Amino acid sequence: MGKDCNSRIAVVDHRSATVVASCGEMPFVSFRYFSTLLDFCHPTTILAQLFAILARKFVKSPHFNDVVLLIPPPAPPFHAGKSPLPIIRVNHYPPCPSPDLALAVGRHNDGVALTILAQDDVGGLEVKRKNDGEWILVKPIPNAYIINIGDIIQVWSNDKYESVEHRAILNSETERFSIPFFFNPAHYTWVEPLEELINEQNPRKYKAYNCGKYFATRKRGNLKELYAENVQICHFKIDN
Ligand SMILES: O=C(O)CCC(=O)C(=O)O
Ligand SMILES: [Fe+2]
Repeated sequence: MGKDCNSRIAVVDHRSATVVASCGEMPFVSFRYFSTLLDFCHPTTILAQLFAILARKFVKSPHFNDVVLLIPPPAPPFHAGKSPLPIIRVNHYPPCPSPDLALAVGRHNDGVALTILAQDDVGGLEVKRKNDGEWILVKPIPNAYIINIGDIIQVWSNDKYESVEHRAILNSETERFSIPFFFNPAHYTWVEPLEELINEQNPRKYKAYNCGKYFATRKRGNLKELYAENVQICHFKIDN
């Protein structure tokens, strides 16, 4: 079951509407999902706006404006050169005969800067409520995207903005699709709290870490185990 979840991956160039990179077959990606992918490939619009909102609201920092400006127009193929690396994944979760014994995606925080997630109307995404640790189902809202703050924004903002722990559950009846768009800085980037947020009252809470190395380590982890621990930004936390 788990093997199937992430085995079909595609990156689509929105200008030519063709898949420029793919892994595995994608027989079940209907036009509906395809057009959602195409919509996602406009980071200059939706992502830039989101970052601008974050920058204005939470962090008055010139770096956040830089991030907005850094987002390149999508170019085929997306790659990890000198540009930020946006990744789109198509998650397909087939029905599972024993959904209580497995997870579609195990508990984790997205290690990226920001995730924009489209899910169909089946539902399965759960977030962990901070005050009591309860897993809460995120009910699908038609035509709405879910925006997840990732670890990188948590570190940049020195914990002003926290990434949310989440997981995806399975069900015995229906298959489910979700399509996350992960926005990453380039792999050589060192991630650390923004200098202008650090002062005596608000000391730096994280050591700098290398973005690419962080992802390489996480990729080796297993998100499918029910209670497995993953690499987390807490490993870079400074005890103040
Ligand atoms: O399928 C979902 O709703 C969540 C997927 C997810 O968290 C991920 O791909 O990082
Ligand atoms: Fe996630």
